[in-house]
Amino acid sequence: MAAPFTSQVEVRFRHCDPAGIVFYPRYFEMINDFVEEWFDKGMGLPFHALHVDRHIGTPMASVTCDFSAPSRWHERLRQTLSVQRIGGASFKALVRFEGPDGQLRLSATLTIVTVDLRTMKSMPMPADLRERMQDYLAPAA
Ligand SMILES: CC(C)(COP(=O)(O)OP(=O)(O)OC[C@H]1O[C@@H](n2cnc3c(N)ncnc32)[C@H](O)[C@@H]1OP(=O)(O)O)[C@@H](O)C(=O)NCCC(=O)NCCSC(=O)c1cc(O)c2ccccc2c1O
Repeated sequence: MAAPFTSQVEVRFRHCDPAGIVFYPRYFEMINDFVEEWFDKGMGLPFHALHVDRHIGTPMASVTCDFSAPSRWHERLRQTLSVQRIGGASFKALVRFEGPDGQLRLSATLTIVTVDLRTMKSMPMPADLRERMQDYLAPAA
């Protein structure tokens, strides 16, 4: 079975609101950083080169997110990403954040589309991206 890509993020002071919990737009930034890390370290496709040298962009077309429990300053969250579906130009990924005790904090489903940055139109997913993504493809339920 394909293992998800896993990483950790520390909740910083700047992520938190006056109530002392992570403010939800900051979660979206953490998710984006995590996806970038997956490209760089998980798939071995440097995100910067993809954009700057190959003119391939990966904008978010759709995101749904459930926030299950609050996260607090100084906690280290475990992040996992698995690919749910690989289409022609798009792919769907499931991202989960868990607290130090394994408690689910958020679950997000992302649809990301490969685009030609010169036209901002979708383009068929490049073969190397498609191939490396297979390593994270979850078995069909
Ligand atoms: C995303 C678009 C460019 C798509 O428009 P286009 O007309 O070119 O695409 P198609 O109709 O041909 O569809 C291609 C493909 O995508 C699927 N799809 C399209 N729209 C949706 C949708 N709303 N929900 C789900 N799926 C969708 C469609 O089914 C096709 O799938 P196949 O697999 O069958 O090929 C265009 O819609 C657009 O430009 N949208 C705006 C995007 C945007 O502005 N997003 C927010 C800001 S971008 C952003 O935050 C961001 C940027 C990055 O660089 C990131 C990098 C890495 C991770 C995240 C990033 C990120 O969030």
